[in-house]
Amino acid sequence: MTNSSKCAVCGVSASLKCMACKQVFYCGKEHQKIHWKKGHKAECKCYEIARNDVLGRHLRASRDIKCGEIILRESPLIYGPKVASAPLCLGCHRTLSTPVGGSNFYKCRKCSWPLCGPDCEHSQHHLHECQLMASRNFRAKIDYSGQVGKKESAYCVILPLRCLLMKASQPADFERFSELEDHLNERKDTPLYNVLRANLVTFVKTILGMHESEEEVLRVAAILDTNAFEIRQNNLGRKVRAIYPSASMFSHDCISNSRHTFDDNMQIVFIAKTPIAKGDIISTSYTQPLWSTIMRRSHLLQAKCFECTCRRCLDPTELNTFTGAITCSRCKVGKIISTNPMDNSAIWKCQLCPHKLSAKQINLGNQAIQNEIDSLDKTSAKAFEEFLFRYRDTLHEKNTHILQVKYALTQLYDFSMIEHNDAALKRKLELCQELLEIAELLDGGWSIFRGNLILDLQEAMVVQAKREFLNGLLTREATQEKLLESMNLLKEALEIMKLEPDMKQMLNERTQLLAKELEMEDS
Ligand SMILES: C[S@@+](CC[C@H](N)C(=O)[O-])C[C@H]1O[C@@H](n2cnc3c(N)ncnc32)[C@H](O)[C@@H]1O
Repeated sequence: MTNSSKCAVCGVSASLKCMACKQVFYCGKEHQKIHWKKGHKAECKCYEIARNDVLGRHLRASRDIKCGEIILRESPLIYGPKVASAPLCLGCHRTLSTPVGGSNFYKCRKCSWPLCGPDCEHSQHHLHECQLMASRNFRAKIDYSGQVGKKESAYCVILPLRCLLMKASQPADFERFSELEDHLNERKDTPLYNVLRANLVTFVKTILGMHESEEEVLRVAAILDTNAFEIRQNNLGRKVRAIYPSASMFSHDCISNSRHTFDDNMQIVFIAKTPIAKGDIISTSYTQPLWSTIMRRSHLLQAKCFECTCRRCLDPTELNTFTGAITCSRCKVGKIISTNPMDNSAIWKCQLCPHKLSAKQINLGNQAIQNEIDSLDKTSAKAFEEFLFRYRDTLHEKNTHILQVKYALTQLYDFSMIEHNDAALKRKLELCQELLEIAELLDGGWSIFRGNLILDLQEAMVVQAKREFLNGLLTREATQEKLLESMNLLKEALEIMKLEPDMKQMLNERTQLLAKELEMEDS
């Protein structure tokens, strides 16, 4: 189940480890030397594991780290379907969207779980679980419903089962897994864990006859919930969750200095989004940058069982973005902010006048607005623009709901829309520039959010330059200058996105196209 022992140069089974970072394997000294010269020297461990009372174990930079540097690369210890998953092959983990010939999925001949075909019956991932389920006469009942992507909660038992089976088949890996944080005490009495007690524990103990205690089974689920990374690789049709023990040590900060991606072999790769000084905590974000403090903190408490005390959460103005604030309905100018963001029941107060609201009123208002956003027609830019118009006086321009709707609009104004529509083009440029300013404050440096916005802005700039040239509004030289400016943006986006496997093709095509256009403008 683990592929951590493959030579980083030739891919054969390997047992020699880089002693500095213990992350990379080699078949021998020769390949270790080659790999060092080819770049491992620069990538080799730049962090150490530290511990404190607030974060528990976390990572600290053991030397200065440059923006864009790879901090860590790691293969999954174990992986499998998410708790509720669209039907996927338990052998190769590809999503099964439609049955291959016939009206149902191909089913494993022993345990009946859907697979992509007979070859996957022998996959190392599926073998052990299949043998156990078959020996207990268990047959999965997942049938093609005609609804592509329909989620099945039956998959919730698979990854915990794989973890439990590791105990006998890969004891050292199971030990590493067991050393991870679980927060089982906080989770135990939640509705989700009551459901797990009814289905997962019953499946493991009663149906499969395994000897683990209820506590042990639930602890495995709790370790997964606290540490698993979700992998979404649309280009490979893969949507699973996985455990990476070293990557699990990254602590959370709402203004993080690193981010991760996954390569085609499912290795996780963490890179520095900003320069990180020796001794600094290396953090990642477990939430979304455009969410307000209430949203981020409640997500972190529910999913990861801790109260965030980062500088954005502590600051009632959210670093002067006022993302969670609303415009005061009394004075119409001030912003209403929490009197104590660390206390969910604290009063909210206008910065300029005595107007106050209770936390309950704020929460109910937010929920109603979120429901309204959720009910918008996701294909209609008009519906999203009308939302912005409706809330122009209540929610200020950087409020979380407004920002989320504005980001959705940058996606709705896609190439086909801005290509022939001047107003859409102008609006897209305006929205991208505005959101890029926010990104600098809340998710700066080499973040995916900034990378995507830069790409959107760059595309719109090219369309605008070409249109203005055709309409006689720009000289050849001025057009050339604008295209060069957009080439610089594209180069920045290429740097930010160079490790994103599913972006490669699009980025290459776009660079080639723009280079050609620049040549044409030159001649
Ligand atoms: C993926 S684990 C990180 C490793 C963990 N600290 C450990 O010692 O195993 C996530 C857990 O780390 C802790 N944690 C991470 N970031 C934190 C933060 N900003 N504040 C408080 N606790 C944090 C929480 O207990 C959280 O559930």
